[in-house]
Amino acid sequence: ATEVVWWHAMGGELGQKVEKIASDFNATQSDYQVVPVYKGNYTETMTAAIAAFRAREHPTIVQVFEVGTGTMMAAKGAIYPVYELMEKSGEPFDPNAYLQAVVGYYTDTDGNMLSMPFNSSTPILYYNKNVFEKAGLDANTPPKTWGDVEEFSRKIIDAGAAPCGFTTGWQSWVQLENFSSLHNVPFASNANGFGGIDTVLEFNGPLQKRHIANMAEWQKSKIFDYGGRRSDSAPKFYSGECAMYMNSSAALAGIRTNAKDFDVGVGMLPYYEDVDGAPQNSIIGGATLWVLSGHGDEEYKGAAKFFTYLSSPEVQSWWHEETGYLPITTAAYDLTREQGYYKENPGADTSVLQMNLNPPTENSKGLRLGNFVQIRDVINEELEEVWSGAKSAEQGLDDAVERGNRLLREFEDQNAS
Ligand SMILES: O=P(O)(O)OC[C@H](O)CO
Repeated sequence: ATEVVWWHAMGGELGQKVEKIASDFNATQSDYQVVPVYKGNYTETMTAAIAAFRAREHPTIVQVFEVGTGTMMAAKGAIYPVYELMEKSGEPFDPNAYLQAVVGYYTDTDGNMLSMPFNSSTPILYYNKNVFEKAGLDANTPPKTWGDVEEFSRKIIDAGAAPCGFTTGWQSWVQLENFSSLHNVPFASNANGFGGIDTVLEFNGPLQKRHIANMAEWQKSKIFDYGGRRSDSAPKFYSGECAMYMNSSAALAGIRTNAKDFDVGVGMLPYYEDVDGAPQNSIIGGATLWVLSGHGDEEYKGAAKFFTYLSSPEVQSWWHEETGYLPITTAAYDLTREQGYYKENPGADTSVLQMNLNPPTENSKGLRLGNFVQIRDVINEELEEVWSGAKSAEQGLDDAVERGNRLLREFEDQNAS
């Protein structure tokens, strides 16, 4: 059989499910063998693929997080656009089958889909029902607003139910990018970068400054407790230390396995109720599968067949239920509903509902930024300065915007047509 190597960034529970998808596909036929290889976290996997491409030792398929989208799109000679791959391989492929939010994120200006949707997510809020009860809160009512989060956290800490109110994963994604979209304020100019590469960052607006200043204040009394750049904060929730946890809808897989001592509730991300138009809608994250150039016809045929398999309503619906990633096609969403999954698991459709709260605006369609991987590093560094008290929220966000804008100008210079 022809081997089709797939580099991915899914560790732990998610990694096991990726392995199952590959082996199930392999069992359906004998011409191709998809070989999944875990290459570390999202940044490590992407960096490894770029280095391997230079050395001509790259895989056929690589999973790249949404942050790498601008960079991959600009790497024209290195990628084999998925719409072309599917067409040449004679595999059925209809972009309209995918959720609008997903299609919009991964298509070029001509509406062609460049990568294969696989694991899209959106951040939501998880909470510890037992801790809520202990603090005299209603275990079936998650906080709706940031005012609620603050109030609930104080009650929880004062009652000794838990030492920390909430923690967050992916701070830029949840507390700035999705925060901006949910409040319908820009993260960057040019419709958050979709309108061209002469984009400037705008996440140092008054609302973002207010929110980051609040979080810095809350950090002092453990209403908020910082726990790392990706999902490193998860153990604070698993152990019962923090009563609430904001992170990817796909944190569900880890929570199911690791948070066994208490009942978990879910809710939408909180918003500031005095902001007109909030909550607008959240945006996606997660990753898609990119096909790299320089491989043989047979490998590409195998990749295309695998993509068809991967996108089937059955596989997608299974993946959605097992991991919390979004059902990326309308058919998978319908199938999940018809099977009664949402009825049996109240709150399991929170991610989809939150994504679709309102028709997206220019501020809530998503983000398309060059050098975004490096910009995320800058944001992480500056936010950490704020949490440690070394900088004010105002200074941290202004510095992040200034440093990020320099990275955007470098990208613009390199990609000027
Ligand atoms: O944890 P994931 O896979 O949902 O990804 C979260 C963010 O989108 C990463 O940028």
